[in-house]
Amino acid sequence: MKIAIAQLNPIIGDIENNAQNICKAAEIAVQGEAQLLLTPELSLCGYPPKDLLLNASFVEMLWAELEKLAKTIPNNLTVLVGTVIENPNAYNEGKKPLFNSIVLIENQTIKQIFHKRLLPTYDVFDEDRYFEPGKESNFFQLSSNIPNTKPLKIGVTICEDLWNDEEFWGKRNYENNPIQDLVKYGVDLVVNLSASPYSVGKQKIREAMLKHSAERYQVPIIYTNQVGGNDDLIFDGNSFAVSRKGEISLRAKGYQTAIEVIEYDQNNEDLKTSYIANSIETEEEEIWSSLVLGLKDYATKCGFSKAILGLSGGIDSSLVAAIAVEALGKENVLGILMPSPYSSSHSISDGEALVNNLGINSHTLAIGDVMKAYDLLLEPLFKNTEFGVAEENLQSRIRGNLLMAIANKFGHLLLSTGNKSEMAVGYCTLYGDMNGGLAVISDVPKTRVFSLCKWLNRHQEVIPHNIIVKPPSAELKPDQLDQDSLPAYDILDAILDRLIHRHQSVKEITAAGFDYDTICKIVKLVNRAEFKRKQAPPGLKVSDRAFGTGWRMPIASRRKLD
Ligand SMILES: Nc1ncnc2c1ncn2[C@@H]1O[C@H](COP(=O)(O)OP(=O)(O)OC[C@H]2O[C@@H]([n+]3cccc(C(=O)O)c3)[C@H](O)[C@@H]2O)[C@@H](O)[C@H]1O
Ligand SMILES: Nc1ncnc2c1ncn2[C@@H]1O[C@H](COP(=O)(O)OP(=O)(O)OP(=O)(O)O)[C@@H](O)[C@H]1O
Ligand SMILES: NC(=O)CC[C@H](N)C(=O)O
Repeated sequence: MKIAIAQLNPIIGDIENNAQNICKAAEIAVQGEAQLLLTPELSLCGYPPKDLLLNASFVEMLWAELEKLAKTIPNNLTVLVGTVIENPNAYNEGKKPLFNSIVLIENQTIKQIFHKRLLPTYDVFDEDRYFEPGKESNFFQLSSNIPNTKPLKIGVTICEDLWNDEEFWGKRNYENNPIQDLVKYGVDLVVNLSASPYSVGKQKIREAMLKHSAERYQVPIIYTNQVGGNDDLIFDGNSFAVSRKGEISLRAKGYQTAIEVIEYDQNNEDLKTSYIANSIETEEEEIWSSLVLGLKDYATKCGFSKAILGLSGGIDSSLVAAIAVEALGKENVLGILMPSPYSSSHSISDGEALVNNLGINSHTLAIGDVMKAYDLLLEPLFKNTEFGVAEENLQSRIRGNLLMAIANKFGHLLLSTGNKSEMAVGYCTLYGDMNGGLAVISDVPKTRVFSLCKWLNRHQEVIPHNIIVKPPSAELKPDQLDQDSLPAYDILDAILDRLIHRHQSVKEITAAGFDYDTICKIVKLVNRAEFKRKQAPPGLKVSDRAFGTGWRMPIASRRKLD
């Protein structure tokens, strides 16, 4: 029996468009002789729909579209569609109003509904806010069109439902374990319909986890993931299937829509090996592919075809420009060079070399005269004060203003270029270089910015060599270097990693051998910079803990060092 996997890229809320894409996938599935088509979690509305779900009319529209969609599915195909279902007992029993569900369409009718049981409510996930957990696991039977074969019993799970293999994790994440229940019913196959966002190394975890579960429960698993960028989240696709023996029997290409077909062999009671895309070898390639997809989808889903950014000749803006070229095409990226009297000569020549390498359009706007006009206007207020950070930051604010003016004039998307290390310690200017619609590398630490640029240059020079080897500088005053204000980036990033990703205390980081005073300085900077991060543009998430929807910190707080 052949089963098709549709790795779809829905637009959140664009129910009709998403339904059409499911319809197209159904046609392809039938051409591939599949009897069953799997689509991702919430494939009809896109994941995560967030507070759109609080509108009763949105939920009604979803149901109406689902009924319409059912009528268009060929009779010889069964389809699993992800959507939300109203909870009839919500009002009387004080329960959540909706279920996160999978609907089974067969013979053009809605035959069966499965509810998600394990609702992730951590990091970027907020499913408890909307959904009631399903009480039980369930399966459906699918008759094969091959004569003399018994129908297949297929267990249905939704994303997080399979993230509770306590043997794999070394602990129980939830009380229930849906796959265990399904195996008790004697299912032949488990399908998992997911919307699992990317973070570095996550595909390795998904594959290891499901290989473990398949072997442990002696049941093959087909995992179908959403693909595409939705605001800060990037869904990498990478759908795959694991045989009963715990071997990969299919892997779709990541970072693009795909429809793949896999066969369940009823004699062997296992999946046959099908197309297996190579898994990406380096973390740099993974992160690069994710950022390109994230930027491309953010721009196109928000209606932008062109992007603009300030080019300083530094490594951050250079990397963002290269990502933008890959995502939108070189003709759609505009770089603005804005030298000030403090800019070094190499910042201009390096910026120009980058423009040449990338083949993008650029303009130079020298900001010296504007700086003088600001100084003159502020003179009555600033007289008898020392020249300081406020004056330095004016350059950044002038640049931010000019960039936003051009973006506004021509309908471009302004890309901000701050990296995660800067965002962590507040080494960036509000309403200055933080201006922008999308923060492309705000979840990429500075040390990773360097390794990404080196990786990008592996075949030919994309980022001019000098940009990679020169010491980073904000160039807001003469001879300024980042390292005058911050610890060396390898130390800063190592401490930030422990603090942010591993939730370590000052004591623990000190015990790991880092300098106590440096750690305390960094912790204080991170805490103080919360007000900046709250006002930063949405940033593409590539780590397991980004300064985005999953980062919820108080601003006006007074936390003691631990
Ligand atoms: N809790 C809070 N809630 C709301 N607002 C708060 C606040 N605390 C301070 N503020 C406000 O924010 C101001 C401080 O923030 P802000 O004005 O951004 O500026 P600030 O953090 O003082 O300075 C920016 C720093 O970033 C560095 N830097 C590095 C790399 C590039 C760039 C660049 O611009 O290209 C800059 C620059 O050298 C300087 O050290 C305060 O003066 C106050 O007005
Ligand atoms: N001279 C400039 N011309 C155009 N844009 C600039 C200029 N200086 C700064 N910017 C903008 O402000 C951002 C922040 O500047 P900053 O110097 O921190 O970063 P960078 O130059 O990209 O990288 P690095 O931190 O390695 O210097 C830049 O990425 C760029 O978008
Ligand atoms: N949509 C979900 O249930 C996602 C949760 C899951 N653990 C993941 O990130 O893959």
